[in-house]
Amino acid sequence: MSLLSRITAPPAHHDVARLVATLLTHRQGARRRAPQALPGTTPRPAGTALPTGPTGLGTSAARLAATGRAREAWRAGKAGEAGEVREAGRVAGKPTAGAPGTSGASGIAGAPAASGSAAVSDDRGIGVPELYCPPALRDDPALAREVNDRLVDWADEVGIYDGRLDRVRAADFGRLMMLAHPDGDDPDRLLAAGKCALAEWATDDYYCDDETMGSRTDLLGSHLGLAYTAVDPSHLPARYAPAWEEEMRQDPVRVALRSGLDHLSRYAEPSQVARLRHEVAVLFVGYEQEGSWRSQGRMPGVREYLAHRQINSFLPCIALTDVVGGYALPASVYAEPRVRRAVTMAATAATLVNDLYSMTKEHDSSGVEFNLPVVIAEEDGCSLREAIERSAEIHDELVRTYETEAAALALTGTPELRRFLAGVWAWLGGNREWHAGSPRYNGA
Ligand SMILES: CC(C)=CCC/C(C)=C(\C)COP(=O)(O)OP(=O)(O)O
Repeated sequence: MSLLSRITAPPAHHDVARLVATLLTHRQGARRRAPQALPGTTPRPAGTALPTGPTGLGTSAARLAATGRAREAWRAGKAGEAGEVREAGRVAGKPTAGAPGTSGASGIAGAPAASGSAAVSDDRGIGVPELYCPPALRDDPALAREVNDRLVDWADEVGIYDGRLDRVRAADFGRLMMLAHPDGDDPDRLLAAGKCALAEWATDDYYCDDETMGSRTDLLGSHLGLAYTAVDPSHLPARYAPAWEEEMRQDPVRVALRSGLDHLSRYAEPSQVARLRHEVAVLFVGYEQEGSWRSQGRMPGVREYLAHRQINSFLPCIALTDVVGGYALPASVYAEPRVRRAVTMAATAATLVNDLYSMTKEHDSSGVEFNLPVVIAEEDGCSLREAIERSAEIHDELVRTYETEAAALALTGTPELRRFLAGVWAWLGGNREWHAGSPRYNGA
């Protein structure tokens, strides 16, 4: 008997009815706007605090007051540094960005209960078509700013993106965390997840695909092997350990990965940390795969590329949904094949959003860039515009499949699984909203 079938279905008759209605109207290929909440689940109201500390009668007022005081204190401390830009420069070899905190191009929740993503296009016609994707569930600019400010300070401390911190600030990864984890109100948890994400991005920029940051394909395997030991420490014999420790501290990417994981470990159970390690190891395999195409000068086929985008994906970020939310999905449930299938499809879809939105940036770069439209154009012999449309259809199919399968799993799963699957759905919405607005992808 599988884990899920052992779990009794909740007595949620309205949810079942809503789910059946959703699935009945869910015709393949029909253009319908994605619902804000995963069918069969209820979104938490945007901006509501979650019980990450003690719960029970009389504790919520105390908790809210404490959170508010902590945030006020932080803001007061930061006030003197407002607007500070440490370095003028470039990230990933791209020109200087616009103002930090630029908000998304499309509406955020709070708005209609169901919305889609608007199509945008540049004058070369390589814009992003309307995607089947839920809207972001909340927008809390103050929370985003707080997380982003602290994230940039941390990047400075650990030494990543030295000389390029203005671009990091402008990209606004704090906003990504705020948008993608709408059921997490604790800035420190959002920061911990943001550190892990930025360290993973830095691994990509420094080692894989940005020569201006020192990436070299011939050194990729060696760099990634060393970087992995920052996530899963090597335990060397005593005579080698001190010099090894010194080496670990010499490379900013290793320092960032280790520091990000340390911070996360304050909130994550060992099984959740092990989950992240696994997803990062898989991510690094994906980095290697891309490096192999680069060194061969080979464009992968569409199937190979799609399988790649499942492993070189946002899954390490999505996997932290419960850690940021303050609960723990058991390892055995996370690993259940139907859960894995649904969550990895969502991760691929989220990463195809990156492919679509980063096309303009990559189109302008001098090196070989891999993204789904380019791969499709090559294999199908079609125009880039047509390949973009086909990529959007693939994205939409993955999101619809996630919606259907996750909704069914949520109905029969535990409350943690239901919340996790709803959180992944929300992650998709926040991710698209961030890509639509971040200067990293929007011509700044
Ligand atoms: C945060 C995280 C897990 C990043 C790892 C994977 C990654 C870098 C992406 C999914 C983004 O892909 P890409 O290399 O195309 O990045 P940019 O478009 O340059 O942001």
